[in-house]
Amino acid sequence: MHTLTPSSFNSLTYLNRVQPSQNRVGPARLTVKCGYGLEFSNLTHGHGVGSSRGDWQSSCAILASKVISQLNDSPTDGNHHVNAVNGQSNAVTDLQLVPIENKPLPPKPLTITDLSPAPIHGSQLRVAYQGVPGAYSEAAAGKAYPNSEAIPCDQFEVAFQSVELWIADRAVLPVENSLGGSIHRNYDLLLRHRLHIVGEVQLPVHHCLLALPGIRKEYLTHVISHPQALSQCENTLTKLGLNVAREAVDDTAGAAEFIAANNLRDTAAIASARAAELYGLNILADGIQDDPNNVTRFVMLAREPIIPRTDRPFKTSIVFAHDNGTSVLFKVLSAFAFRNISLTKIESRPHRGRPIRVEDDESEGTAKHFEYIFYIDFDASMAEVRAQNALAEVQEFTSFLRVLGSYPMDMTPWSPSSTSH
Ligand SMILES: O=C(O)C(=O)C[C@]1(C(=O)O)C=C[C@@H](O)C=C1
Repeated sequence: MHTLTPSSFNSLTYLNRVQPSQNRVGPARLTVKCGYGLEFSNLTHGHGVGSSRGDWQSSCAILASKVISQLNDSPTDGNHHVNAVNGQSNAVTDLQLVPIENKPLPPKPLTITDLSPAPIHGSQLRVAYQGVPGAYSEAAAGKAYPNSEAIPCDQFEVAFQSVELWIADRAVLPVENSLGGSIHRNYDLLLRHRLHIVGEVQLPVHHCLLALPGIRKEYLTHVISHPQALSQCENTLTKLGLNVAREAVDDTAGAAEFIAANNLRDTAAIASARAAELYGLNILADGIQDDPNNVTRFVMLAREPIIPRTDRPFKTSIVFAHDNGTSVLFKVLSAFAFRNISLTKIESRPHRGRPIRVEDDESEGTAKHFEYIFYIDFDASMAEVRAQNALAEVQEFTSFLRVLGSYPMDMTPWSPSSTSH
């Protein structure tokens, strides 16, 4: 398998590039650094979203037609871009990069398989994930798109860009974990990029403590892993008597790879059993997550939205803000409550374009309010009239609103991980 590297986006021949590590197992990762502007569009009141593909796409265009505000949360980029909600990315021109082909490929039409969270077609879909082989994200990519080609990326940002630049067809990225909470970086990137959520996948995460062959727990002075994995195993490490330094690295399997590559005899990694196998490490302890209900939720991202349906459970993800901060939150929530629509998740993030609102009061002084952007997932499809009406109402209260995606819920049967403690 080949690897994508930082210069992949500048080169037409990313497949020939290999990262410098001599000890790398499997592909090196796709990496790149850059940032670009945001688009924010406001939902146009009164235009419902139909259930056919044409309705959905024209609704997306309508949603984008009334741009209320633009925002840029990238401090390094002064450009503002306003695009259709489902418009093609202009990342290539923004980045002044050369795509994988000499000229950008024309948009591919949606096919029936795009409706499925896990297409079962023969052609090999290229699915970007963050991490190295053996990472949970790789497993999530395989669960979301069986028989796909998994493309490792060294950063979440790179996974987004690889889809925008047609290097990958989809990205599968973690957004929250049942023990560790939200992966905030990906919430911020969902807003900054123009990809659509087309599905979700929930992965039970079963952690192991890995070390070089012959190493015992008593020899350890460090445990390294992804910060989420460290937090998911915090109590168990203490119970195992491992009150040693804990260090965060980019991903769990990367930690295992690092130990193997550098022959670290005083360091263990928290990672999967597959990472142990790939990098030649021993499993010192199995099932070290603090709770068997350790599940990470990943979203599947594509350049085009899917057609929302009503014949199976759907979820819709939105993001919004208001010029007067949190005061609208109650009104927004009631738009869903009145229509009996359950919310499955609320997340708030700093409003990077305007992080503080200052209110002067002559007698009392100056109040400095923090400003937020809100993300909500709700339990309905955009093909349902009640969801369309709820969003039309939400639009009345918000200065920008964007539908990140309306997609099938992951309804696979539940099997908690076992723990060894
Ligand atoms: O490091 C990995 O293996 C990942 O896939 C990343 C990640 C995360 O970002 O939360 C994914 C699942 C687990 O929750 C731990 C880490």
